[in-house]
Amino acid sequence: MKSNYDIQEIFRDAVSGNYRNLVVIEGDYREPLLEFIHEYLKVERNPSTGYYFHPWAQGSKERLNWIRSVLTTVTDIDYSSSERYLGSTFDLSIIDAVDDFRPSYAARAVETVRGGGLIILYTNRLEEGKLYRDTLTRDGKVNNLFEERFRHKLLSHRGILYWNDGELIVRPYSSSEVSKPKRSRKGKYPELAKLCKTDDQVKVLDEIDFLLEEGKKLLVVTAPRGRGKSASVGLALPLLISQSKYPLSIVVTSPTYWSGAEIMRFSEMSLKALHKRFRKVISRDGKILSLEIGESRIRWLPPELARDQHGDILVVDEAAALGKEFADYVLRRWNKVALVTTVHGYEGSGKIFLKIFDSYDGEHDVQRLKLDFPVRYGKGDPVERFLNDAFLLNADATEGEDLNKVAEVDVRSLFEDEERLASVYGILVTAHYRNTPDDLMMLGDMAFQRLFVAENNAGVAQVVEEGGLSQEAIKSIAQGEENLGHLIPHRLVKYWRLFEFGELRGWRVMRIAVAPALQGRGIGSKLLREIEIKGEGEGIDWIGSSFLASYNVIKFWAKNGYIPVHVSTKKNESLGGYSVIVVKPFSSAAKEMSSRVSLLLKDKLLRTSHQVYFNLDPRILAILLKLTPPASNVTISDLYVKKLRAYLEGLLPYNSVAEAVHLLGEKYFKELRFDVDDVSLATLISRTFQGKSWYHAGVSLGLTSSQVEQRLKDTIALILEKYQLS
Ligand SMILES: CC(=O)SCCNC(=O)CCNC(=O)[C@H](O)C(C)(C)COP(=O)(O)OP(=O)(O)OC[C@H]1O[C@@H](n2cnc3c(N)ncnc32)[C@H](O)[C@@H]1OP(=O)(O)O
Ligand SMILES: Nc1ncnc2c1ncn2[C@@H]1O[C@H](COP(=O)(O)OP(=O)(O)OP(=O)(O)O)[C@@H](O)[C@H]1O
Repeated sequence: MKSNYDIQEIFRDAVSGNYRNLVVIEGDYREPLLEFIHEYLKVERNPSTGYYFHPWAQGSKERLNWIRSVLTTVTDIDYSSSERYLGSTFDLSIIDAVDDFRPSYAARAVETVRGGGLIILYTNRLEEGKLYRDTLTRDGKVNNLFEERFRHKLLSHRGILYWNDGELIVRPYSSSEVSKPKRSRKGKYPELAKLCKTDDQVKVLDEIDFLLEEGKKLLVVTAPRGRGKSASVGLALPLLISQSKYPLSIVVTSPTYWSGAEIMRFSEMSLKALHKRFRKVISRDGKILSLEIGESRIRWLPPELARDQHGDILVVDEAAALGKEFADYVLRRWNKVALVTTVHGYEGSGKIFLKIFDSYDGEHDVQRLKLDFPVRYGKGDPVERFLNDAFLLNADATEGEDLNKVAEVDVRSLFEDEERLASVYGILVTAHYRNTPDDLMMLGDMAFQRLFVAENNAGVAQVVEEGGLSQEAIKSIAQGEENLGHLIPHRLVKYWRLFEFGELRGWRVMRIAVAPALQGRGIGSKLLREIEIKGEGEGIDWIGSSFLASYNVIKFWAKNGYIPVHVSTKKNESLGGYSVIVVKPFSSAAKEMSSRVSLLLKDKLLRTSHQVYFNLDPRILAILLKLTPPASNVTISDLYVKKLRAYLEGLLPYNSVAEAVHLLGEKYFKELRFDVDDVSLATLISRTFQGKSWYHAGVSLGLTSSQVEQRLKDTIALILEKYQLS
């Protein structure tokens, strides 16, 4: 490998300056890959941990064997299990992107490397292999705008080593531009401060006792990725136990159990440093699930269980990933809560979440802690800078004035205007919790998408064409084949056996978002209107969307005349919700089919709310049931009416009349003769249809048990009165 640069010198400077080395190899990769590892090993003779990160693509195992010939201590991880390594720190990370470059996975692999460590991403060609991914390509058509931009960033950033077909391109960086993590504060707990890497972490130790103060307390800990949030909160939790007058039950939760593992691991370290006796329960793969200290306990539980537990303090790690509704729910149930979250990262942005908690005016007193200094590498690390720019992790919505106009925008011209791209993509980053670098790739590379932007970059919608499927394609879906590129037809053909729907042509609004400061002013609706006019003009049968159910978002689609046709039958645990599909039909065939399937959905929701949908927010169920079309009439016998009256007068308890309440509810939702507000209907749904206790019905609605029962009685009385049933 010939080069004009002294590669060892570059590596040495990074080691002394505690910043990361990123090498990207494109083209003929074997020789340079081994050579770069070799050069690095001359600088860092004994890297203790390296990992090889690869897709299950052909040949990746063989390539691993080459790497093992020069580097024996390498762990092999496939793309899909990468999540479990997010909290770890490695010396070396080698990313196989041959025929499969996925920005979100690559970002994960880069993040786990410490300052002075080496990251190598190698590929035959960045855009190779996308043709086989049906979310990105249609009929072999795909753009390469993301990769072209990525390459441009590789060339323009300092400190990145880009090997392109036999030539090394590097713009030098210097260790003098990086400041190393330092800890100068001893803080209130010097024996624990010693375990901290930065003063920011010591600050968390010093402030944690805020949670023990009298009353409802909310601690919000935020930072960009890799600032040691989880570790510092973990170190701090045992302090709460030592300072409390009573035994404490602390529950820790996080979207996946790997992301909570760091907190538990550091809590154990802290207990040891404090010389506390404790017992621990570990999982089969060695992660700590529970620490028992006398009568006190710190334990990790999955979000679904954690939120309804009885305990003193709830700690939510990666809280933004669980969404605002989860946070609202736990704040209604728990008096003492710590929300720990990433502001901008690869796993989704916490910006919108932060904005919400910056103006929090609930019952809890709030304390905010921000961690700024990275723990894995120095401040000024060129790789962090590069990734922020290449993946637009910090992009912000410009929030300019709304000019009342929506235009269809050509994606290529958007990618040629860096400032506009950042502000349009910034809308997605700030408005959606779960934006990841793959979304930027989707924006650039999906050749079959249409992009609509509200003028002045106030809102954006990505639309993809779906349907028009051949008989053969429909048959294969019916027999169980996935077809991610045609999501709405897929769901209606597979789950509702409505094969004819596959032939219709539609547009799916894949994403729609409005700059946070401008939401609720009609911009989203205007975007939809423009899309509908364009779509109808082009003769499509329907427009629809599939999204994670949230009350506000469903209301938005409802307001714009969309009807629900499908609700997933399993809650997506890591995203914390059910997905809903809504459509607006244009052609008569689409009108007939969507109304038929929507009626079936109503039936399913009514009959299975106690089993399939027992976990769905009852306000969402209420609104879905109201949006499906009216069905057959339901007769209620006079004896049932008498029973209901007796309940309202306090002569019979709820359990004695539950079947009559159920029938009355069924009558309401099937006939839909008049409107009743969502919260009133939600009391009926959560108690009578989902079978929740008064207590749990109350928690999900922010009411006390007796308020729920009173509201239910009022709802029954209102429905009886409207139907003139006496
Ligand atoms: C496929 C998908 O992408 S679905 C995901 C949708 N996107 C998101 O959740 C990102 C965050 N939210 C947003 O970007 C926007 O609020 C959107 C796109 C949902 C709606 O756009 P907006 O311009 O805010 O909506 P618009 O003003 O036209 O309509 C307001 C209605 O939407 C609903 N709504 C949903 N979210 C909001 C919100 N944050 N603020 C105000 N209204 C909201 C309300 O029902 C409201 O009607 P109401 O005022 O009568 O109660
Ligand atoms: N005080 C510390 N001593 C040793 N290692 C630490 C310390 N703090 C953090 N680390 C390590 O640094 C890495 C990042 O820490 P942590 O997971 O707490 O960061 P985070 O801010 O929660 O970031 P992420 O967004 O990656 O979850 C982890 O591998 C962790 O083990």
